[in-house]
Amino acid sequence: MEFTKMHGLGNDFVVVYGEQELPANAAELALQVCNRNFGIGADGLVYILPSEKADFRMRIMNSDGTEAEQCGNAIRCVSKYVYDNGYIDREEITIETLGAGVQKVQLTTDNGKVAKVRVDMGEPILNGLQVPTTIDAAQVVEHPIEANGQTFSFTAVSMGNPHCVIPVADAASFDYSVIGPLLEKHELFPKKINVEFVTVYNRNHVEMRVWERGAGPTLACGTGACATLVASVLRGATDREATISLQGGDLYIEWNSSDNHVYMTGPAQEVFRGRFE
Ligand SMILES: N[C@@H](CCC[C@H](N)C(=O)O)C(=O)O
Repeated sequence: MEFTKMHGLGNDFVVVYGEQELPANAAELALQVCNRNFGIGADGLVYILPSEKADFRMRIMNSDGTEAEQCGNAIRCVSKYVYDNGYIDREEITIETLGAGVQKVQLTTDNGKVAKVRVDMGEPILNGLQVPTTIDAAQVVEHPIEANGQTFSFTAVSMGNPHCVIPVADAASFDYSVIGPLLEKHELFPKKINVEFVTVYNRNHVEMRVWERGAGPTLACGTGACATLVASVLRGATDREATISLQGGDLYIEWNSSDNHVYMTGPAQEVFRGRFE
């Protein structure tokens, strides 16, 4: 298998191009290639496939072999891959995702290579049952949740994949190694959940750390950053545009009041290429 190793702010992926469909053994392959000791090492395995509705289609497997509906950092990597390798020569492209429909991408190039990617991540889903949570409400904002003897308050947002955003006193130093996996598998979340721990610095700047469903701690999460901005707006804590600072760097997120879409802007990087046998 020919692959390209890429990352978006340190959220890293093994990217595969050229297949017609997701292979039947994709789950097993993801477990093998994502393993940081016995494989290539990555947070996810990403396939760039042909699409009938868009320029390309993306499928992503988490490092535990489960499939995710969407991935913000991977969609930026896919965009850079197809442009830099000459598979498309437009700076506006479309990518079909499993859980968030067709997304529009705007590329900014420098010397013929993609330097920055802005993605229309679509409308956030706020209905409790649709996120999904077990809570039947139009929105789940600042809802109590207990784990490991502690009570937190979470806001639920789906960006095609489910997120639970939790304010903490200091996200940058917060130890989520125990609480993260407990919340990921909490009974309130029937499809498990990605968990973001956030601290609002001011109305346009939020610090975020993430425990990802199916991948554990990662250096960044694009959909998590989008969910964080939406949750922070719903709580009245930020404006509709903010820089979300992650362990691996910053993403700029906007929740547009006219079309209700969330826009994510950030970088993507190729690291190396190889063959996995
Ligand atoms: N890191 C991603 C999200 C990847 C999928 C996630 N672990 C899930 O299972 O939903 C991002 O950048 O959005």
